[in-house]
Amino acid sequence: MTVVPVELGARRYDVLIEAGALDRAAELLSPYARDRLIVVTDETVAAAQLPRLRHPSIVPIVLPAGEATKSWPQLETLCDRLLDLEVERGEHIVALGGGVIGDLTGFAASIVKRGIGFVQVPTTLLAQVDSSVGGKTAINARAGKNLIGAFYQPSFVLIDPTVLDTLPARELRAGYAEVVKYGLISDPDFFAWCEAHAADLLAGKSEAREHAIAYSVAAKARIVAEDERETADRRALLNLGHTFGHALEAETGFGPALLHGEAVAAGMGLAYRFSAERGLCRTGEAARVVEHLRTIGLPHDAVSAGVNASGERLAGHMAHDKKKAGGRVPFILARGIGEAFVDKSVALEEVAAFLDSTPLASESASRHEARVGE
Ligand SMILES: NC(=O)c1ccc[n+]([C@@H]2O[C@H](COP(=O)([O-])OP(=O)(O)OC[C@H]3O[C@@H](n4cnc5c(N)ncnc54)[C@H](O)[C@@H]3O)[C@@H](O)[C@H]2O)c1
Ligand SMILES: O=C(O)C(=O)C[C@@H](O)[C@H](O)[C@H](O)COP(=O)(O)O
Ligand SMILES: [Zn+2]
Repeated sequence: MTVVPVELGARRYDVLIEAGALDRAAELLSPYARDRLIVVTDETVAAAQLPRLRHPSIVPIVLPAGEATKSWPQLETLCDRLLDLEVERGEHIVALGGGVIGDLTGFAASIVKRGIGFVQVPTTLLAQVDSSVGGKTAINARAGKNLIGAFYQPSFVLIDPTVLDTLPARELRAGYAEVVKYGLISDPDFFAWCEAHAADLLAGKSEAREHAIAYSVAAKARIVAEDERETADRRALLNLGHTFGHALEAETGFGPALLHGEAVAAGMGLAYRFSAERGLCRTGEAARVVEHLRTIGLPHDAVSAGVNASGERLAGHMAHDKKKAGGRVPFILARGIGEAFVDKSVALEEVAAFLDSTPLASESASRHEARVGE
């Protein structure tokens, strides 16, 4: 068992990582349960993992699976259901699922009765290494990704790596993008570890899986403790690949054609190539990043992500980015592998021109399409 504390003063909490932990969730979650345990999940996870949570009086709330659930209508459904159940302020609800369920449930918990408790039990690789930790909660809006939300920390995070045994390969690969992100941000040794061990991780080898999860959670917990509300150019580093990636997600309508992790992978490839084009980073390092993503089977630019929009159109989505300050959108760029930084000097026109100049990669686009259909 590994326990990673998230040091946030009065709001500190632990992230417990243990293979098989879900099977003893009744015991591990007992400090957060009353005479009942309200569990918010989605239809797929309800079938695949909920039966393992053997609490004597579970009240499940089951929502549709997929990114479209991070929406106003589903938020309303969830809040009304919680109110019908007469949830009390002192009660904790459990988010059992991927980042969609975690983000939505956390946001609902932050607003119902002005704040009830919640616990994260993440069931995707992405949610285990990233979204369950740090307290960013949100739904998507017409104007863009995660634009309605709150910083609201869970009271506890329970990670059981064995739940990934039922996760489809495409979802596992998408979640891997957020793992390798930590190496790209600040740790070239971890990036090298990823190059060497990604195949084992994606094949479900427990040693690689548990190392990747524990490393990522510790890296995220450190950054969140330093800059919980993204005000000090520190937490914004976790947005590497996201300024581009969220624009790609918006362009594809937050649907199943492009998963968040896939969009982030494409965004990281673009961020490195843009950094190289601006003379910030060696071309060879950007090429190494792109090659790694390609090897994994992840997109590395807009076209390989299945998006053929103009640079101007994608930059239009980026104009809604919530990092925007003084009319400028900060970009997370890199001086090398493990050397990401926040660049506030980029004009969206430059980004649009860069995107239009990115050579068409129709071969990789068709490979991605083939993979999506696998
Ligand atoms: N809050 C944050 O800090 C943060 C960080 C990263 C991403 N996110 C958000 O997370 C979301 C993406 O999360 P995700 O990739 O987990 O997607 P997701 O929640 O949609 O889950 C992916 C799919 O896998 C299924 N699934 C989940 N667990 C399973 C399991 N164990 N076995 C079988 N199927 C399973 C789900 O039903 C769903 O269909 C995005 O909305 C993104 O914006 C938030
Ligand atoms: O926790 C963070 O901070 C992150 O940026 C993690 C990201 O992987 C995640 O996708 C997050 O939801 C993006 O945040 P946003 O503020 O750009 O919506
Ligand atoms: Zn992300």
